[in-house]
Amino acid sequence: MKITIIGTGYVGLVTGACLAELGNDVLCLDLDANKVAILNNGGIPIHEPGLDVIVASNRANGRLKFTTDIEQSVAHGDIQFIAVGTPPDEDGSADLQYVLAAAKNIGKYMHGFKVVIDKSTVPVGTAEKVSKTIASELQQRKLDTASFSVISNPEFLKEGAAVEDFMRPDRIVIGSDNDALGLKAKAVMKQLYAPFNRNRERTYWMDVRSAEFTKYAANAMLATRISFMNELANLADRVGVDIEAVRHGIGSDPRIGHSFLYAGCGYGGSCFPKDVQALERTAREYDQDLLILRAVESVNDHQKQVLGKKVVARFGADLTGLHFALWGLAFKPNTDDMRAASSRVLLQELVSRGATIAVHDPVAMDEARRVLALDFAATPDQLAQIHYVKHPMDALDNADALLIVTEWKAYRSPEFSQLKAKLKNPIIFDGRNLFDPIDMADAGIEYHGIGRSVLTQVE
Ligand SMILES: NC(=O)C1=CN([C@@H]2O[C@H](COP(=O)(O)OP(=O)(O)OC[C@H]3O[C@@H](n4cnc5c(N)ncnc54)[C@H](O)[C@@H]3O)[C@@H](O)[C@H]2O)C=CC1
Ligand SMILES: O=C(O)[C@H]1O[C@H](OP(=O)(O)OP(=O)(O)OC[C@H]2O[C@@H](n3ccc(=O)[nH]c3=O)[C@H](O)[C@@H]2O)[C@H](O)[C@@H](O)[C@@H]1O
Repeated sequence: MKITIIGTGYVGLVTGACLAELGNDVLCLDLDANKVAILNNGGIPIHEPGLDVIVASNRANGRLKFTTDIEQSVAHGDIQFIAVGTPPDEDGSADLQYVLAAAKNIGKYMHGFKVVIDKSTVPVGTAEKVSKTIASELQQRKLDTASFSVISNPEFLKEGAAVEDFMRPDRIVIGSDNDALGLKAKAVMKQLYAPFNRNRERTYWMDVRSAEFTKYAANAMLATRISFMNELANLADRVGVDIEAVRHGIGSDPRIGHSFLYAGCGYGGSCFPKDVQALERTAREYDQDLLILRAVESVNDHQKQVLGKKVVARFGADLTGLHFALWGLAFKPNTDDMRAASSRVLLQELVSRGATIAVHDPVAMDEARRVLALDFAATPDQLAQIHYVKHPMDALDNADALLIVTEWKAYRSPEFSQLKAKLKNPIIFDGRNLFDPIDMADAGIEYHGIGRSVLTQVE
């Protein structure tokens, strides 16, 4: 099938590459000429396991192409995926300017029947806005407005496992209209996703608004589980309970399940924070206050400060002259994405209190340099308190403590005797509960996890 992907970011590039891998003829459009040049020169603008291989092979066989040419991209695909960003607006609502700009371009250049698919995460009612935008362009061109149908097909992939998630989805949610054009588009979607449904039906068909809402409901539910566990972990620290034992204890109930119950130093990334906010905003538009989601957000804001608070409780409010090692900058492992990463909040806290920090991340160092330069643009002296090291063990030299923010595999089994010898004080603040407090006590390391102070009882 001939497919155009509008927006070649995390979602667009993965969608385009995976659909090309399945035999489709895919053209990816992006307005960012630099991104398109990188892709056309055989590079990949993001770190995503397995993506480089399928992008390279499908570029080579001619099924995956990249362009900045809008007219060419609209002409190419009978299916037009919109996969542009929907960042938070000032009031927390999803900013639809990129989605509607993409829709406008489709209406401006299209000929013949097009299935337009909203893959971006968009609030309820967006498909109608996309439809109106395209129709208005067609009217201006005096063309038939009954020549397209807008489908909602939200994406559920996780960064760091994006290719795997796309290729083996738990579910495919498709919202379509039930009029003649909607049914025609539905038939196209059936054909497009047939390879994913070979062994079992994974597609859930529904109306467009419900599909749009399902995406927010899924992210809000996952964020809620995390904030719930983080709040319990903070209580566990006070009452002398091990949150990891509790996680196993409750997760074994199939009604609860084991996934997304890990307490830590807060959730980040481009989606949970913005999608929770956007759903709250939708509710307010309909005169409803989503009390649970407000709490989810504020627990998470607090949780991103938890490691900094533990450091202050241990070393005092003035950290001048103290030096720390920080392992993990990305918002989660297997990505270089720094959007809303907890490391950024922690670094602000530590350097503003006078500390110096040696930081390491297996892949996010370049992105961290870029993002932190913006975070500290007004305080270049503070930026200079952050040093980048190539090897995690090098960060430890003369550090007063090690802080862990991202649970990269490379950090899971350090040589503890070497780690202890390098640190000035054998202290670990572990924002992802990588280690067992008993092992740490045996190794003579003072250990501060999240909700694990039953054995260490710091304060
Ligand atoms: N990143 C993720 O893991 C997931 C993201 N989503 C949703 O997918 C959407 C896209 O997210 P990401 O891929 O992370 O965004 P991104 O920021 O990585 O990529 C968006 C791309 O769209 C391009 N763009 C913007 N306007 C354009 C236009 N009019 N024409 C062509 N290209 C245009 C930008 O230059 C950028 O390269 C968002 O709504 C997000 O919430 C959904 C599931 C997972
Ligand atoms: O809409 C999106 O963009 C995507 O958002 C999340 O995916 P992602 O943000 O890539 O990463 P997650 O693995 O969900 O992790 C998000 C954050 O939650 C944190 N987390 C996750 C799980 C957990 O148990 N505890 C926890 O603190 C992670 O450290 C990370 O900071 C969802 O998992 C995807 O299904 C969704 O498609």
